[in-house]
Amino acid sequence: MSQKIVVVALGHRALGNTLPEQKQAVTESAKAIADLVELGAKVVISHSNAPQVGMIHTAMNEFGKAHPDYTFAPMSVCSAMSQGYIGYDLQNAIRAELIGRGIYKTVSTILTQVVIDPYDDAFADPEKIIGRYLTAQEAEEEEKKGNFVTEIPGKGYRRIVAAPKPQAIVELDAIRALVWAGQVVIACGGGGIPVLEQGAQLRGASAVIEKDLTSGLLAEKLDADQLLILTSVQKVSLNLQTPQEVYLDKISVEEAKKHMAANQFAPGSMLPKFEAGVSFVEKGEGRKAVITDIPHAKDGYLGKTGTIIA
Ligand SMILES: Nc1ncnc2c1ncn2[C@@H]1O[C@H](COP(=O)(O)OP(=O)(O)O)[C@@H](O)[C@H]1O
Ligand SMILES: NC(=O)OP(=O)(O)O
Repeated sequence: MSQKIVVVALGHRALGNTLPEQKQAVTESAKAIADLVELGAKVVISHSNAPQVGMIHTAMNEFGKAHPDYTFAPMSVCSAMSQGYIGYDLQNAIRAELIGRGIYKTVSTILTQVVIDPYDDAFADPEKIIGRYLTAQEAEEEEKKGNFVTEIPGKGYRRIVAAPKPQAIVELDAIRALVWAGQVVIACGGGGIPVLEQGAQLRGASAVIEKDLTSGLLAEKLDADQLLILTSVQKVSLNLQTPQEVYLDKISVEEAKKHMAANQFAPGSMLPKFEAGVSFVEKGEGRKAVITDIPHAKDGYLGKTGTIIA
């Protein structure tokens, strides 16, 4: 029996916001991953990183001022750090959960770079909110440096960075080799470290790629059987938070596109999950994309719950 490949995209709930929250949250995420491994799936994991990359960026660039030898850390370096920090906790939690079930597999994190287009429209319209709240004066200083900020009513200002579309996954062959060797792989964390190709050089970009879109690209390039997006809702709704709210069960690509066109899904949260799911499913035979929450990961994988695009 050939083993199915599943790309699991872990959202905010899978990681929490702070170091102690993440340590706790990954234990629940690890159980969901171990369930899939027990079912015989080849599992590749990607994950969110906006709270973590913001925290690291703040730490590196503000508290770092406390020492004259510390220098500015660009967003791409902070993105790489977030992959290391999240991957470290995740791989150890998954390893421990698997050992507890008598399964001995290597679980590793691949530092992954993702090529973006320097002319991506996203650079003119940044939408990823990053880092701590700023005062009006701090926000003005950021703008003078050429950075973008957005006002959060009643709370202050925060930095926003571009979320350009992922074009290519640089370490794809390494990810594929480990998957086919039967290992559990964490890759494309935080949508991947955004890089621009300049001849033989890869230059880090000041951006944060939408992790759902990179997860969809990864699933497509690995020719995975399933893209399993684990977020904070068991099923996606139509007419969210209205008296007409209904849950979506199994839908076709055409139905998904119709709901997307009708603005049913919020940009930056649910919409990219649909964009990723639709693109992955329509580019191959027999594929499905499932959106559900962590407690229902196993049932979602088995097609028993969640919102399924197939
Ligand atoms: N149509 C919808 N149905 C369900 N949830 C939606 C919908 N549109 C937006 N959402 C919101 O999207 C959230 C998930 O997005 P987000 O937290 O950004 O994702 P992630 O889990 O990947 O971090 C849900 O908790 C919900 O509040
Ligand atoms: N990179 C990324 O999409 O992170 P979030 O899911 O935390 O926004």
